[in-house]
Amino acid sequence: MKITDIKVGVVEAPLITPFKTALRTVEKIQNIAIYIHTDAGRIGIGEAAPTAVITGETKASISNAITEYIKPAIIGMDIEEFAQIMERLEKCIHKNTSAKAAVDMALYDLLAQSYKTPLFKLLGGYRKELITDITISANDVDEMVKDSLAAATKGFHILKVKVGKDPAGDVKRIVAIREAVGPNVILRIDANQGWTPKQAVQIIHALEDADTNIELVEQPVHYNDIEGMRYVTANTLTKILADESVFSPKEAITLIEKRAADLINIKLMKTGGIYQAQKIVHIAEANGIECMVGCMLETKVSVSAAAHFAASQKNITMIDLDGPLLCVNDPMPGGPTFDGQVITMSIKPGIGFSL
Ligand SMILES: C[C@H](N)C(=O)N[C@@H](CCC(=O)O)C(=O)O
Ligand SMILES: [Mg+2]
Repeated sequence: MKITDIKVGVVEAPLITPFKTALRTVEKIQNIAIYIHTDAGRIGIGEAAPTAVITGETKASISNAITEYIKPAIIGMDIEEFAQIMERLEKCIHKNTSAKAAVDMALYDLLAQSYKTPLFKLLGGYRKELITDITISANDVDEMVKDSLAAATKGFHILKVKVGKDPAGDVKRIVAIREAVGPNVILRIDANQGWTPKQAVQIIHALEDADTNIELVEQPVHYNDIEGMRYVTANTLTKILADESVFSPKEAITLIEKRAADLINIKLMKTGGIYQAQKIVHIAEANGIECMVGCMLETKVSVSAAAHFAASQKNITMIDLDGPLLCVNDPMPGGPTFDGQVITMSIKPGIGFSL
């Protein structure tokens, strides 16, 4: 089955409420969709999220990377030469990980379709169901308490609470949320690089002293401050999860060697897709480090690809795949079902969309 064309389009989805982190505020998802056509008539689908503040990519850069660099590098290749296609995808342009991720997932979609099997089974098939958290945006205390209670009432057992935008008020926010939702809701917090190392240790100690029982703290300090990540990990009891600090397998090795985090958040938009993401999960597993699979602001297309990857591996023990749940509606038919916190894998071949 040969690649005959790669078409690039847009996918838009308004969000139910503005998504606010220490890095940005967004009201509407505006991503790139791609379709890989083959001589067998099968089409593979992918999506890239232009998260400029994290990956450095924009809609224009993603579209350009795909049409000017990736497409000429892989057009005419046979899906069966999968590892060779992946080698070209990796080498044809430096970085541009979200552009690569969209192409990688569409290629995996085609590969699994050609074997008439759902992608998660081809990748390892460890589980059929995932439980995702849901994001609580960074706002003032009252709004975050209201949003947390609303999510818990809808049946979400795991809240991913955004902090780091106003460090001085973060302890108050988390203490108020814990009081409101009670002890049975799991709270994980994501500072999106918003704290200094010393601030992070101080805040986490205050949260530990207040018995807030936080499951993990994600990316407390600047992505490039690996020594700062090590300092926070070494000086707190709460588990530290690296997100923006780890894009590549090599960065995962460095982070693990320096003991700069307890856990790693893998996102296809950071790794450049499933092929590289598999390397990270295996490196982590060999070192006793559990992984989360997360997403950027993505719709059902790419979050479904991430769900297939997450369902395939035992060492992926935490899920942050709430992108489709944050959208007013996500009209893509087929694929895994997103029903509240439960994501159920479909048995349809590939990622599972009917094109
Ligand atoms: C959407 C998801 N729950 C999430 O929080 N993802 C990122 C931020 C993504 C973005 O800014 O698009 C994260 O930091 O984990
Ligand atoms: Mg994060």
